[in-house]
Amino acid sequence: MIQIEHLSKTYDGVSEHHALTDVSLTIEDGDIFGIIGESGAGKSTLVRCINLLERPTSGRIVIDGEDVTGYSGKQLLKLRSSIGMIFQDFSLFQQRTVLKNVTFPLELRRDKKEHREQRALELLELVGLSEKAKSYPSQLSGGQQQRVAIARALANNPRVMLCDEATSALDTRTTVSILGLLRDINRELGVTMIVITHSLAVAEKICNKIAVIDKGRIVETGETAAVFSNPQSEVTRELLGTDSLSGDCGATASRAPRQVRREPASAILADALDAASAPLVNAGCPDEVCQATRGGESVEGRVR
Ligand SMILES: Nc1ncnc2c1ncn2[C@@H]1O[C@H](COP(=O)(O)OP(=O)(O)OP(=O)(O)O)[C@@H](O)[C@H]1O
Repeated sequence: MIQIEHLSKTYDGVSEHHALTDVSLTIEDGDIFGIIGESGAGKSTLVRCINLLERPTSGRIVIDGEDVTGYSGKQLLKLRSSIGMIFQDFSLFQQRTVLKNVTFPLELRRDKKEHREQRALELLELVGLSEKAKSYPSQLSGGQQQRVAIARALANNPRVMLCDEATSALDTRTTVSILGLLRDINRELGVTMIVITHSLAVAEKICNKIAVIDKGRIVETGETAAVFSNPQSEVTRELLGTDSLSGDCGATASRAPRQVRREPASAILADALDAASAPLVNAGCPDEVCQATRGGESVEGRVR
């Protein structure tokens, strides 16, 4: 169980920006928990606080009864390897084959070549991409690339997966198939999913519970069906009014997909590596050079 207790996050800048204010949520094991809200509401900041990619300004993250908020060093590495993450833009390593993308976290863990390739092939089978093991990401469709990213995120056997707008760059049909895959992983592997989305249709399709966030505050939370059928907050009612829930998920969402954030190369690389396995990156391989992409930009950097 993940308990988020009175979490606040302020970004320092020209002026202070309160991205999250007094956020409290409980995510039970096995949930597919949606966090929905408009662009800039604080969704990404919230999930990045869960694996401590962002440090909360105040409040606590408690996982299975243990306060992890102050974790650093080995404890932080272990925490992050138990939490997989996938992104809107897939963040695959363009210079690596599909197989090598999936083996990446296992290489960092210094698993034997035989073992990591066997594991990667199993994961590729799970996501339906066995025949693409030798292909490069640029030779795959968006949906196939997201499947590779999912396989890579599963390499460390995470208990929790954070999905940051994982289907926003995909067409309707592909969105449906990726959501189906995430649901299968949740059911069959027991992985708890935290799904960030601006699309109520996506939330309705996959999430058993949702929280609606607005200007850094949770304005409503509960079982998805209950929130949708009887929204309590004005913000939820507005969201419902602007996002059709009929038909296939994503198909009728009236809002345009959010723009992919442009970030400095170091942050882009860090994110890509975090997707693969940040803890192990930090733990070793000081000389390896990696390539990552985000928002169509290709960046190269040295693993820290
Ligand atoms: N590193 C940062 N430094 C300063 N401000 C930030 C930083 N990251 C996010 N913010 C600000 O915090 C607020 C919440 O951003 P966040 O990315 O969490 O929102 P979001 O709901 O995920 O939005 P989107 O759907 O557009 O990604 C925004 O106003 C954003 O500009």
